[in-house]
Amino acid sequence: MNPDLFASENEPISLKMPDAEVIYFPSFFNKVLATDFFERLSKTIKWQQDNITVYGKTYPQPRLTALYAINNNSYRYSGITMNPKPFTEELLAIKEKVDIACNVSFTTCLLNQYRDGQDSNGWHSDNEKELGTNPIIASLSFGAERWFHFKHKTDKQLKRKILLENGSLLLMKGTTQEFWLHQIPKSKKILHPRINLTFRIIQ
Ligand SMILES: O=C(O)CCC(=O)C(=O)O
Ligand SMILES: [Fe+2]
Repeated sequence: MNPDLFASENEPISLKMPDAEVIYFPSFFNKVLATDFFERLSKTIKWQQDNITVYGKTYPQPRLTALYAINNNSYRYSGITMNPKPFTEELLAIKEKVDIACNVSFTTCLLNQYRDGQDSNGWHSDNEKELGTNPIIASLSFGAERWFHFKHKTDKQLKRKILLENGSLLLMKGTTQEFWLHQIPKSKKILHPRINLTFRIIQ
């Protein structure tokens, strides 16, 4: 497949969502580059599986994670405190392009590896104190495509879903985290792994 044939697919798409600012770049990296990043990140990242505590119950997180940053600031969510490692060569290369596209300087990258469709990420918003108000979050996808669901916190009718493609960037900013939850649901059909990188600012 010639990735240049799909160059026009990189037009950003603004999702029509009240109380949110969400922009999707289908081909932020072309398929060849994205697949190469997937292979390299699988090997070079120090993946871990933590236990999380939600509503007083503790169980292994249904995915692998890792935290990397340009500073030493830790990130705390669902009862886990993660201490960052210094950025790898791949993460620095990706961050450079993401920083330019988003016009900010991200400090931190939280990574998720969904080994197959049995791995998931439950309903949440990225509203931890460390992120400040109206955080900007740049979320990159490599490997298997997965559905990403949004639901509004108060207007229960409001729902959106988007298929996150290999090499895509989903940008969430403004009041998105204040008004919406998101999740990666399980899926029996997905047999291959996906790596997700969420760049954040933690001062
Ligand atoms: O895997 C994804 O696309 C979403 C990850 C996510 O929501 C998070 O790490 O906060
Ligand atoms: Fe999230």
